[in-house]
Amino acid sequence: MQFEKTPGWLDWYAGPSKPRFTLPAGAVDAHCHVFGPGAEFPYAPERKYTPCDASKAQLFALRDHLGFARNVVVQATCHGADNRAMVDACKASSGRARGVATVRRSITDQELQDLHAAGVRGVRFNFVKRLVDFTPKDELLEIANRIAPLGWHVVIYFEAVDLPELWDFFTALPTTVVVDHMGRPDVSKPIDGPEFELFVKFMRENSNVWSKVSCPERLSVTGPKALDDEQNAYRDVVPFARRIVEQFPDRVLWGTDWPHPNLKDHMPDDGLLVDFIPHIAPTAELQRKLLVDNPMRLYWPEEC
Ligand SMILES: O=C(O)c1cc(C(=O)O)oc(=O)c1
Repeated sequence: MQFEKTPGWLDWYAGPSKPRFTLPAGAVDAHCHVFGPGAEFPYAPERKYTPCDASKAQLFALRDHLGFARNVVVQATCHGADNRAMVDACKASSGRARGVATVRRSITDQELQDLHAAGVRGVRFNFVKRLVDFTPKDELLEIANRIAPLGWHVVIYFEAVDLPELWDFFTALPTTVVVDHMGRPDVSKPIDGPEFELFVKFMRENSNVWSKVSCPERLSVTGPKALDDEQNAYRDVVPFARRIVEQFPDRVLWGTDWPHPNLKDHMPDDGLLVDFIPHIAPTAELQRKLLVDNPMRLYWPEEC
């Protein structure tokens, strides 16, 4: 099948730089996606955008170029609940990729077992209105209760302004809960203002809640962009991410978010995104927890 990209779509950055920051041995890129290729794994009819292709081979090449050992491939919304592209990437990775799926309540126990065998360890619930249509919360809770016995977790993606409304649902989830992209704070608001304080409280009061301190390129308002060898990119995001890393060092993950769906302004150089890490995790110990210990505990516990 032939697909036409959403108008204005930015393709991922070809030829990223080699990071100056040396990742610790065994580092995990704990948030990335594959897109299709559409001819092999068609995009879902209910999708809200049509991306460029971003294949597993291209993802694995980026992994090796940046110095990561492993990937966590998160089901992208353009594939809906058709997990074939993500599963194919996990299966082709020689055990170096795990996955996060999107499932409907109609999924059978056997299908869940098959996903587990392929390397899936979590499901993603998405509340970002521009990306998905609403799924009733009772359906999501039913899914959470079914995946809990498998030892899986729930990944949640939402906008900071929606946290108050979603709080009761999130705190009722029976599993580890991993927040995508720090709950998308508005970094032009004060770090000690009510909005970010609520997110910190969410993590402080719920020890099962983890956060990905990813996507500065999405959250930054003032930049500068991770392009042209910029070593101090996205400065306005640093205090927010650093606060989460320092306060909850055992419950944070980091990922490139490659191939960066829906960026409108620029496409970052992924090598420079890796160079962002020491700004938010300034010590070797924090870096090891963020990049190795924490993702290993969540995705490869049998090796810990
Ligand atoms: O902000 C986004 O547009 C976005 C989209 C998706 C997805 O479509 O799955 O995933 C992400 O991590 C971020």
